[in-house]
Amino acid sequence: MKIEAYVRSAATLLGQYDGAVPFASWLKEYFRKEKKFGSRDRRMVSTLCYAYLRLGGLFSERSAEERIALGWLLTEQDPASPLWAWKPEWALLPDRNSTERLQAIDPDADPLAIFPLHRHLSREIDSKAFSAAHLVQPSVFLRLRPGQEEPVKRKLDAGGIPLTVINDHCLEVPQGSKVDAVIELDREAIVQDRNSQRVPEQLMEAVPVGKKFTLWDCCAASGGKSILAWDHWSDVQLTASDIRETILHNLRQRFKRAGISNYQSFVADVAAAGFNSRRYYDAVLCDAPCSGSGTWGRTPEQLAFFPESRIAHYTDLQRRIAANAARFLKPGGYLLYSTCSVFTEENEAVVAYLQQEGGLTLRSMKYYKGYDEKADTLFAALLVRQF
Ligand SMILES: C[S@@+](CC[C@H](N)C(=O)[O-])C[C@H]1O[C@@H](n2cnc3c(N)ncnc32)[C@H](O)[C@@H]1O
Repeated sequence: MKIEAYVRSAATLLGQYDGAVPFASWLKEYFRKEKKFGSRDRRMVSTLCYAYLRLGGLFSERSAEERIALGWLLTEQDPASPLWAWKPEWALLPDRNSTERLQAIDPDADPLAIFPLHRHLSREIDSKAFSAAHLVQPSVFLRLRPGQEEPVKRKLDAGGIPLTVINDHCLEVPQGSKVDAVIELDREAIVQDRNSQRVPEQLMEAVPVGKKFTLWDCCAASGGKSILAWDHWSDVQLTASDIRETILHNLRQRFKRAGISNYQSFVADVAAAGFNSRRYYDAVLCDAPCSGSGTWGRTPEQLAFFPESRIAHYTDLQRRIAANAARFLKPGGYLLYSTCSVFTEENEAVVAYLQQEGGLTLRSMKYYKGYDEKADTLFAALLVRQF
């Protein structure tokens, strides 16, 4: 197919997408049904669709085909891409970064347009840099489990997977790397964003390694943060819960692969009015359901499709879950409240609520900023129950 035909196919396909399901699964299903696309066609059309989606609200007055071409220009990292031959007028641009390219093609364009909900951003976030970062695909990060640091690096090297060492426990590998072909995921390393690996830091500073303590991960999902806690505090007595049985099933399988057997787990709606955990804990990790707005670089369709009205839904849910969970802290116990959101309403405002209504005192709070690091931007706050 010619480039023009790829652009037309991408425009047709994007015109049918309504944001109801994640774009990645929608696209997979589309290609499954539309047999005419070979593997090279699928790759090209997918690249063009993502280039378009990364624009968010930028150039919204232009046609879909123009936006696809502009999106491709702003996101293309490969100097050998067919883009440069297709659009010779852009031939001077491959050496420049996305923001410089935007400036070169349209000096009046405002990168804030990429992130239409920027009015909700916390004041801690550099809104222009954060918005512009959506033009760059985030990386994949691995957390190396204790004792596996050197073996994993050796295996990745032997498997020809290029890696960047971020720190003793964290590696960056290119998107699409087949790491599971050379290492045992969950046993040797966990796929986990580099900032996600940092979210428990404030609790790690408060609770020394070697201290026996009880920790309840009340929104555990498949247990990414629980495994991290287990690796850091060898004496932790871990309890994990989630509202979804299916995801707890994944957690149990993952814990098995990770070699974790001594823990408790249960299904619970922690937001429910009559919720009772029947136990009190030294620490609670509340990694609450949220808009995910700090991770939309990985799901850029959300830039255009996430409904603004949904922020209030999450704020309400977060308040109820965190306040309910905090009721089961022992006096002096810690609540680590975290989200993958960059919105004030889901972060600072929930923390203020927990201080006013939840009998908690704020010890520290922080954004873990990923927009200059091809990583997610996340939030965590450490609160203490006084009595
Ligand atoms: C952000 S995810 C947690 C991610 C996990 N901590 C990790 O590191 O992989 C939030 C989880 O909260 C769960 N959840 C949503 N509403 C809940 C509720 N009312 N009670 C308990 N869990 C809930 C969701 O099912 C989801 O798995």
